[in-house]
This record gives sequence, structure tokens and C-alpha cells, in this order.
Amino acid sequence: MLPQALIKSLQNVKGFDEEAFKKVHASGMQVTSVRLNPDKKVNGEWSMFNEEPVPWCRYGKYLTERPSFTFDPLFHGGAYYVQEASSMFLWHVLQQAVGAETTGLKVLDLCAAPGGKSTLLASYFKDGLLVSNEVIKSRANILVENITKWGNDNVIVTNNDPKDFSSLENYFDVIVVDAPCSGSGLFRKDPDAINEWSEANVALCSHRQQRILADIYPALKKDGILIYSTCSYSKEEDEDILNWMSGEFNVSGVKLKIEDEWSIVETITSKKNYGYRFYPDKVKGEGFFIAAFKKNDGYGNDFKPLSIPSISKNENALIKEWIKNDQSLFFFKQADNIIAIPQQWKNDLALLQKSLYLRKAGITIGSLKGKDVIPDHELALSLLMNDRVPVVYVSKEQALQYLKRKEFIIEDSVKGWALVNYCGINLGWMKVLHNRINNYYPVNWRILKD
Ligand SMILES: C[S@@+](CC[C@H](N)C(=O)[O-])C[C@H]1O[C@@H](n2cnc3c(N)ncnc32)[C@H](O)[C@@H]1O
Repeated sequence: MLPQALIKSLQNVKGFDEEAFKKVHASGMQVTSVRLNPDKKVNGEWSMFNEEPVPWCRYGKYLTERPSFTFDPLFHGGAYYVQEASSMFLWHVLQQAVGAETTGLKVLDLCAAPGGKSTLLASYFKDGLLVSNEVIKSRANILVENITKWGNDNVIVTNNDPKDFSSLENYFDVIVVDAPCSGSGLFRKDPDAINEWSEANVALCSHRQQRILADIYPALKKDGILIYSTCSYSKEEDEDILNWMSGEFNVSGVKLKIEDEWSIVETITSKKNYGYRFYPDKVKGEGFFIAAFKKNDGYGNDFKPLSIPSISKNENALIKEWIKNDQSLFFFKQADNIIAIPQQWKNDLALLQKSLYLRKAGITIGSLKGKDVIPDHELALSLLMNDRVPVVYVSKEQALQYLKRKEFIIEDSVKGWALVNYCGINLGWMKVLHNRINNYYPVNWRILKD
């Protein structure tokens, strides 16, 4: 049963319809949606989920039933991300508040694990730099995995507390704070969460949200956009936070254009801030709240260029045959690994490295063993792969054996390193020796279920 205290607290909140709200929670109805990776077409197209589009996100699709994603190799290859539809509204917020021109923009996703918003941001800001941060170490691992599968070279994953960004004053053009919250918006999807809800936790989350926003605000530059979201219905975590923000900082709320048929509820706070509420009895998605601000103070950034040494000519020649002939990449070494990042972000990488703990930057191409390149898993899943690298096309059964890190038989006459590819999507590396195949799928990522 839904918490009585929550129902009571929502009585005067715009858009709240007690009867319909209770009914949709009691219905047990589940909505499943995925967001396609625009850079990873399946069999050359996006037809795999030819179903109802999510109206506010170009790559969002509703599914009529929930398949077993664990046993779909395309899911492991990063062809799509399973994401709740309301959250995909971030795409529309970006279109409205940032616009289509994203070249050179620096974007921070502060509370990023497991990576739903970050993979969306990586697709939106292809010509920008995305710093995807998660404070909790164990959760940063799944973030690295999901960013790796998505394949973009312009993402840096960090594992830091919001306070650690204080040395990056006026640095980011866009900051997304998808804040930790009391989670009432997910009650329909996960009824067990109902037992963990309390008014005391709402108050605690509200304070934490203020602290996070206060810590990160200086890192946004003048005219930069701050996007704040929660999956809570509570005013204390939503509209009250917007009012607190505009009381504390020199920001203006951004009004978004929305279509009536989307049934999203716009709330205008006493301080002229605009919030967007998603109720599951009105929209085809879960409970969600989002708002955008423009920062009016601060200044543009003028960080001194720092640089990191590139790799040698010989090393460059060795890795060249593995990657697309792309002049715009910068290569550097970390321990034995050679890593690629877009040339334009080389100085920023050095700067970020100075103040943050980087878990992943760009794409690890591989390591060198004498004159041999040992290709990295990140390379296989990236968008940088050279077409000339040998590929073995596998069936669904073979793909699943590969993803379980088990043995399987192939008929191709390939020798040496080869990409395992299912329906046009690379899954990882294998090495074909004369009497066996070595499976290089990462141990920690393998499918454990049978
Ligand atoms: C709502 S979840 C983020 C979901 C993610 N943005 C996505 O779309 O997949 C909130 C995240 O904030 C992190 N978090 C918890 N406490 C935090 C804090 N004090 N500062 C920053 N992040 C925090 C949590 O570990 C969690 O990963």
C-alpha cells in the first residue's frame, strides 16, 4: 500500500489525482522502454524495435513486452539501453535549453551511475566532452561498463564527491544533477521500495540535494545550463529545491515548450521556476521531475592549457591498423595501455586528471607486447574500430556462449585476433589459434545465468 503520509503531502500538488494515482499503482501495469544507440545500427538499421516511439526522445521506443535483456547479445553490445521513458525527457530538455549546436561543449553528469542519463548525454553531445561522475565506488564500476558498451570516445568517467569539482570553477557548459532521492516515482515498478519510504528520508534527501547543488554550482560557467531531476513526487525534493536554488544563486528558471498530448504537468513555483512532473496515471512512464536553470553570474573559463605527452611514432604506426583513419584523435599512454581521446580534449583531460579520480578516459586501444598489439575490450565496443580488422559473424547461440565466456566453435578460417560480431554489433575479442579459440570477454561482465 502507498504511504498515507505521501498521499497526504501531495494533496495540493499540481496534477496530483489521488484516485487515478492509487489505481495505476494497484494495476500492476508495467511499461518497458529502451533507447537506441544512434551509432550502433543492428544489421545496418534501427528496425529491431519497430515499435511505438517515446514522443519526447528521438531514440526512445516502448516495447509491448519485456524480453529477457540478459539473453540478448545486442544489449551487451550497447545497441540499446533499457531506460524508463519519463527519464528520456532529458533529450527534450536538452533540445530546448541547449539547442542543436553542441560543438565544444563541456558537460557534467554528476550523479551518473548506472549510466542511463550519461548514455543519453553521450549520444546528444557527440561533438562535446562528457564527464560522467559517480561518487560511490562500487557503482562507478557499472557506470564504466555501460559507458564502454555505448562506445563513444569523448567520455571521461570519474569517481568523485561533488565537492571535488571545486577547482573547476566556471568550467562546464551544462551540468546534470539527477539527484539521489526518496524514490517514490518508482513505486509502481518496484513496490518493495514503498517500505523504505519515510517523511524523515524525504527531509534528509532534500538537504542532501541542496548540499550537492551548492557544491557543484561554482563549476558551471556563466550562461551555462543546470538540469536538476529526481524520481520523487515530494515537493520538498522538487519545487522547494527550485525555490531554494533561485534564493541562493543567481539563476533563471527555463520554461520548456511541451505538447499537450504528452500530459506532462508544468508547475510554476512562487519564485517563477518551472518544473515538469510526470505522473504514471497521466504519462506512459514512471514518476519523474525535471527542471532547468540558466546561470546568470560567473564568467567564461580561462584555464591554462596543460598537456600530456603523446605516444611515439613507432607506437603510433603499430596501433594505426586497428583504428579508423582519424586524424582528430590524440593518443597517450597510461601504464602499458595506449588510450585515444579526441584531439580537442587533450588539454582538458590533463586538467581533469589534476583534480579528479579518473576511472576511464576516451577509449583504451590496447597494450604493446614487443611489436604486437593486444587489443582492449573497450576498442572492440567503440566506434573507432577499423573495418579491416578480421570479424567473425556469430549466431545468437554462439554469441551467448561467447558472452558466458564459454567455448564455442566457428567455421571461419580467420587466424589470430578477431572481433565477435552479432547482427552488425561487436561484442568483444577472441583469438583464433590453430586448434582452439581463446575467449577474451571480460570475466566480470560475463553472463552468469544459464
Ligand atoms: C538517481 S541515481 C542516478 C541515476 C543515473 N543518473 C541514471 O540515469 O542512470 C543517483 C545517484 O547519485 C549517487 N549519489 C548518492 N549520494 C550522492 C552524493 N552525496 N553526491 C552525489 N551523488 C550521490 C548515487 O550513488 C546514485 O548513483
